[in-house]
Formats: sequence, C-alpha cells, structure tokens
Amino acid sequence: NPLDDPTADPFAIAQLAAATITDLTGVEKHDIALTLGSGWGKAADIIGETTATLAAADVPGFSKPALEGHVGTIRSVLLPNNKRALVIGARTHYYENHGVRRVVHSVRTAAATGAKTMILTNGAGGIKDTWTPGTPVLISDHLNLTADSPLEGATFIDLTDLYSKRLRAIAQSIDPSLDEGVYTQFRGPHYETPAEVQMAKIMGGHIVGMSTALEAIAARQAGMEILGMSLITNLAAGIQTTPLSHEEVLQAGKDAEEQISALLAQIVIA
Ligand SMILES: Nc1nc2[nH]c(I)nc2c(=O)[nH]1
Repeated sequence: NPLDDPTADPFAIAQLAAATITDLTGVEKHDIALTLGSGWGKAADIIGETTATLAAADVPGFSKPALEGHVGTIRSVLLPNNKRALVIGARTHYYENHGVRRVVHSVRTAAATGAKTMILTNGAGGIKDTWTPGTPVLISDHLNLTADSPLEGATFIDLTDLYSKRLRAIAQSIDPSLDEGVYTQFRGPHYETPAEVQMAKIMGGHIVGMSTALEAIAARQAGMEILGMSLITNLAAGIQTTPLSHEEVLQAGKDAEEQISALLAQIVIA
C-alpha cells in the first residue's frame, strides 16, 4: 500500500485515489460521502441508485477490510435530488495497526472527490442505560483515547462543533426521537473492561467504540461538515449483566438495519 511508505504524501495519494474513482465511476464530482460501519451496510442500497461499485483494493491507498462480512467496496450513488454520494464500505480500523494515515485515507479521498459533507457511521457500545441494542444515536462530540492524531506537524486545528450542530438538527427534525452522545474512541481491538467503561462515563462519554474520532479530525482538516452516528449494538461492558458476544453485536445490527437505513436515506437529501 503506497501509504505504508513513510515518505509518501498522504494527500497526493488521496488525490490519486479520487482520480481513480472518477475514472472508474465516470463521475466527476461527489457531493456527500458516507462511511458505513457495522449495521449500516444496507443504507447504500436504499439512499439512491448505485451506478458504480468498485473493489476498494482497486483504489490506491485502500485495502481489504479486516472485518468479515464487510465487503470492501466503494460505491457511487445517484441520490433522488440528483446529488452524488460516495459510499465507502471499506473502513480501516486503528486496531489493524496499519497507521493513522490508512485509517483516515477514505475521508481524505472523499474530500478529494469534492464531497463537502462526511457522514461517519459505526457500531458501538452504549453507556446510557436507557439505550437498548439497535438504537441509533447522534454523535455530539468525542473523546479521543487513541493518543494519536491524523494531523502531522504544527497543524493546530480547531475542533469546536466538530460534529455539526446544523446536521444534527436536520437529523432530529427527521427523527425527533434521536438521542445524542459523546463518542469515546478506544484503540481496541479488545472491548473495554467494566472499569474502563466507568472511566469513559466519568469523563463524559456515552458511547464506546474503536473508530470515527480520528476520521472526524481528518474530515475537519479537509474542511468537511461532519455528521456522526452510532448504532448502539450492545450496552458497554459492565452496563449490562451478560458478557459481550460478537454474535449479539452482529444480530442487533441486522435487526435495526431497516430503520437506520431509512433515516440515512432522508438525511442525505435533506
Ligand atoms: N470499543 C467498543 N467498540 C465496540 N464496537 C461495538 I459494535 N461494540 C463496542 C463496544 O462495546 N466497545
């Protein structure tokens, strides 16, 4: 992967990836980009008409996803409002240890295709005990516990309103029942101990996950407006009495797919 060369320029590789996407999809410019996390995969099918599906591995800087069941694709979707959505189903997680440049490459590539809005979705654990598995929540802010950043050098970037209040208001106008919470990105791949979940709670976190925060910082650096949404697929360790199971996580995502895909379909054209 060209991004594994420490002397490479990640922004040049994002431009190359964007040019490849334009060539392979025949679409000059994309207006909005979505990264679909666990449980959100179905959204791509219903937000509009997919006119091209690329294998992520065919686009410079992308690689085969580590999560089973996550087909590594990049899709160009024509929305009902004639805008173009780039749907990235090929997230690289920080826990794969390929470095933060690979984690945020999809966001930088989306920006290079012209997208001004970045929708970051994920599956996550819930700390609020009023949430049940299958509940989608808006991300209002984040706690970045990776001790890392996609920014290099003296790039001091403001992160206030990182998760756009304007886009959250649009989402809540579509579904007034949507709650919101602070997303805590842990490095993973292990889940948190109950004590670590309590630590996140004490620090003001409501959601625990292993993605999104670093991608959001890179999206802000690229000047994009960001909407983050988590599908609470399990209550975080210690919040619920039974131990976590990956199967439960996958099932909760499946059950919620219809509702959250319909929600996204309305948000992208709002
Ligand atoms: N860190 C963390 N990530 C997750 N992803 C999913 I799905 N559930 C969890 C969780 O409970 N903790």
